Amino acid sequence: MASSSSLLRMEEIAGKGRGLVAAKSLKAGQIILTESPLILYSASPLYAPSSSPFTNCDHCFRILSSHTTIFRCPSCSHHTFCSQSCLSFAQNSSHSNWVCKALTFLLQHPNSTLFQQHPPERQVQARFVVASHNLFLHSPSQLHTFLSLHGTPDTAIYDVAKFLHSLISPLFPPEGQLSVDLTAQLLAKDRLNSFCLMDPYSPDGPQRSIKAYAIYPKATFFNHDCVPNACRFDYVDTGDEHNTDIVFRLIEDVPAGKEICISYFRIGRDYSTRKRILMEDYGFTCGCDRCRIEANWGENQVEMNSDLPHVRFLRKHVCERKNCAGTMAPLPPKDYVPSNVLECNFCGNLKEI
Ligand SMILES: C[S@@+](CC[C@H](N)C(=O)[O-])C[C@H]1O[C@@H](n2cnc3c(N)ncnc32)[C@H](O)[C@@H]1O
Repeated sequence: MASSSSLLRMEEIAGKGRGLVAAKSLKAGQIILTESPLILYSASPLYAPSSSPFTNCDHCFRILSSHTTIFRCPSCSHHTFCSQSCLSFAQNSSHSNWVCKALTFLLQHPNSTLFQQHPPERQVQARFVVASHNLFLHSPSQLHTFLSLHGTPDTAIYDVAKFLHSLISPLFPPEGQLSVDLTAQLLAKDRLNSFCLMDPYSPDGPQRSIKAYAIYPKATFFNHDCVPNACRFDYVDTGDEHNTDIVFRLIEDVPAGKEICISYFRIGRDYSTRKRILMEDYGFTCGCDRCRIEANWGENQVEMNSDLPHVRFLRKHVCERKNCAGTMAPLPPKDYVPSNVLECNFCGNLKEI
């Protein structure tokens, strides 16, 4: 299988900034990119209870079931891991000595009263600032990669950066200090570029919660389309030691030179919800064919327009399993023969076509 660098090329796309295009003709189901996270941090607030019913390993984010032997960080004991190797690995990366001290300080210090004046999201952003400072200490070149991503701070982000910086900067070691400005830059990049890693699917609910946020430095260049030609798969709770890698597969054949886009959320969402999320979270108005058509729709027009290409696409590719609505993409081709089985990227459901 060709490596992703020979399959994708970065280009300037009119009205969208940088994007990824097919460097050669590619086939439905083909894996076009597999990538490990540059930054990965928990989505649980520091003090407020998490919305997830699960407890996860603090390094690889696999669920810690009641049968799992738990390995605690010997220094702080707040942080728990699914194996000795995850603990050892974390001590040299995500849970370094500095992270351990910083998070312990935040957890024990009466900061919780300060955080009470802010939404719980602020506590998650504090985790992000600690994780990105850790990257700064261990791998400054990777932090520069992160800083080259899309996103500019506005005044609201500067206010958040000032608050978090005032709490965390006393803990910065002398050899590495993030300024308020750099903290604001990092928060702005994180807002536009992070992917969510989710709790496992369950047909009886509850809705899946976000267990962690991750930055994938190449995948972040996929632009959005409401009728995407690729989608992401992840295997956080079922995968091997690379369980936080993200995998992108093509939904349909893509000719050389065509842009490859993903959807930034579940594809079945209605026009007004898509429009709101894209403006509020990503700062743009989508100009795709589906949006242009649906902008003029009244109620019940989906049925009346059932022969439109995007309506046919949704009928084929939205998973119908209860409590799911994930995206169904073909399994990878075998010996260059396309698969006639679609797999859901949310629940793993398989459907023959
Ligand atoms: C994760 S980044 C994608 C890479 C980005 N285009 C770049 O130049 O780095 C998300 C940003 O890309 C732009 N973008 C993505 N999809 C778009 C679309 N369909 N139309 C216009 N802008 C889009 C928006 O500025 C959005 O905030």
